[in-house]
Amino acid sequence: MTRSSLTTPPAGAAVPSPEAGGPEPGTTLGSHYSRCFGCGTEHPTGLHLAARTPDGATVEAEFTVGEAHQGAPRLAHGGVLAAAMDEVIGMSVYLFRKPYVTGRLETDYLLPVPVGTTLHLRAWCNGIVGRKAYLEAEGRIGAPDGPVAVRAAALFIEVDMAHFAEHGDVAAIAAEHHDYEVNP
Ligand SMILES: CCCCCCCC/C=C\CCCCCCCC(=O)SCCNC(=O)CCNC(=O)[C@H](O)C(C)(C)COP(=O)(O)OP(=O)(O)OC[C@H]1O[C@@H](n2cnc3c(N)ncnc32)[C@H](O)[C@@H]1OP(=O)(O)O
Repeated sequence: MTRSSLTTPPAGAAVPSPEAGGPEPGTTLGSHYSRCFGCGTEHPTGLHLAARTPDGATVEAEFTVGEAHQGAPRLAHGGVLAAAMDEVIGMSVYLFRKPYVTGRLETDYLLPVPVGTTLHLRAWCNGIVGRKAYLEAEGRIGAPDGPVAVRAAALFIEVDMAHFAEHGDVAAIAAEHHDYEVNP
């Protein structure tokens, strides 16, 4: 895909292997927040991505484009497709058990995606250097080996949980992440 040097890992960047104690191959990954637009089960018009990891290092999920996701009539909105890529990439880096946020997201749109299409999403990590993780994803139409409609490359930056507490809603975090100490 067309991408910038900012999302390309430098030569020699370490590609992480599955975490010891991380999710077993085949594990379904839960939502990180019930009201998340990408994965929240309680979001009325969200993407409802339910991801799994086939190998402990990459993530797969399906997204069926609905009425709420249109840009042109009966076609998916490009920003919604970018959100799907952002989410599946975010899930793949969360496999490494540290919180990350999107720093940069690049997207190539190769095919129009009609409402009703199921996109088969896959995300993986190409390397981590310090706090910077270099990731990629693709979305294929109709099947895991279907035609590629969307490709993305991203730079995610490691943060700590204080990032979410400081800038977001600490009570909501505590309500859903019981292992999170509000006042450590
Ligand atoms: C119930 C609650 C649950 C809570 C959550 C639980 C954990 C869940 C975890 C995971 C879920 C997965 C699903 C998530 C959903 C998808 C992810 C999203 O959509 S996230 C939202 C969008 N993104 C932001 O809102 C970031 C906004 N930006 C920032 O906050 C800052 O800019 C931040 C943290 C990214 C960096 O700020 P600095 O001050 O910490 O660090 P600096 O020094 O600026 O950057 C560090 C390095 O990164 C590079 N960098 C940063 N941004 C860059 C960019 N845009 N392009 C290129 N390089 C960049 C810098 O050049 C620097 O590099 P050098 O170390 O000097 O080599």
